[in-house]
Amino acid sequence: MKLALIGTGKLGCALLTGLFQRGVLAPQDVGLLSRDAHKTCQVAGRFGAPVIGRGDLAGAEYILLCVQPGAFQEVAGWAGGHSAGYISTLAGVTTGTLSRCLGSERAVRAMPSLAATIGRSQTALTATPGAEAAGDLAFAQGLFGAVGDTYRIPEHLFDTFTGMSASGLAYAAVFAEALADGGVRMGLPRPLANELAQKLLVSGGELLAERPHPAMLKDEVCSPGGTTIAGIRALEGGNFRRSVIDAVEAATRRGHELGRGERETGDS
Ligand SMILES: NC(=O)C1=CN([C@@H]2O[C@H](COP(=O)(O)OP(=O)(O)OC[C@H]3O[C@@H](n4cnc5c(N)ncnc54)[C@H](OP(=O)(O)O)[C@@H]3O)[C@@H](O)[C@H]2O)C=CC1
Ligand SMILES: O=C(O)[C@@H]1CCC=N1
Repeated sequence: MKLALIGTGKLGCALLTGLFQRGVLAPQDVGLLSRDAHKTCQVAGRFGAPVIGRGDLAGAEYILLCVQPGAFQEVAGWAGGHSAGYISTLAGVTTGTLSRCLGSERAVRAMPSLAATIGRSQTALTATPGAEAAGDLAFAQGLFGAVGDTYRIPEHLFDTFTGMSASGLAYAAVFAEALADGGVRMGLPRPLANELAQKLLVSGGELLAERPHPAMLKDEVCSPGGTTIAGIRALEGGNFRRSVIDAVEAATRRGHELGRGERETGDS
């Protein structure tokens, strides 16, 4: 077995979708292991990949962890100690913690996003020296590179990458929802408002890609004395940019907390 996937939730399934669509791995190369047997079987049926047991981990070349950070200690207790290379997608959990708790010198830390499902993830990567020497970082670059862009990031910036990029998809969704709400408030039918908001984010992203700084697009759209600058002024009044900056900071700090083993309920 090339890869054992532990955790077949939202991210695990997004990765399977992207990887199988691009043919980097075939379903028979991947074994699926999760907590709820019924749910795991459903995922196995959907992708055509086999369900495996804990005993099968000994035969895996790589073990990819996609469980919640709060489950890590328990999972490490039975998934650690194998000869496989370990790859973790867990928010906050450092390579040092991975290596220590899994009892392995081969630990890659990855931070992809749900955009893996459409081949557009931005994935941060870092690794222990042992993983790098064993070729595990190169393997991870190939794996995540097949479902988007990869970035080698120093570990001290990993939580920031998480709070901006992986979490950022949700901020974009909140913006789209709020924009559509604005359209509805001013009289647009909901389906049309939702469609406009979604397509606007796509076209906005493409236009931003053609410019070195986002402010250029903003300036081009803002006609002097026109409608857009009136809208921008209202955003400033609501501290929009400060709120977005604070969101990245809060998410980054939360990553630090999760790495220290604090609970996912928000308790500290
Ligand atoms: N969602 C996202 O956008 C991103 C998430 N991540 C990281 O990916 C990880 C998973 O997130 P996500 O997919 O959203 O979470 P989900 O809750 O959707 O999935 C978690 C999976 O882990 C399984 N699981 C939980 N506990 C255990 C256990 N003790 N033994 C075996 N399997 C277990 C769950 O099984 P069951 O359903 O049966 O409980 C489920 O299949 C997290 O660590 C997160 O930080 C990283 C980047 C992006
Ligand atoms: O919200 C979270 O903790 C995970 C990590 C990044 C995206 N989702």
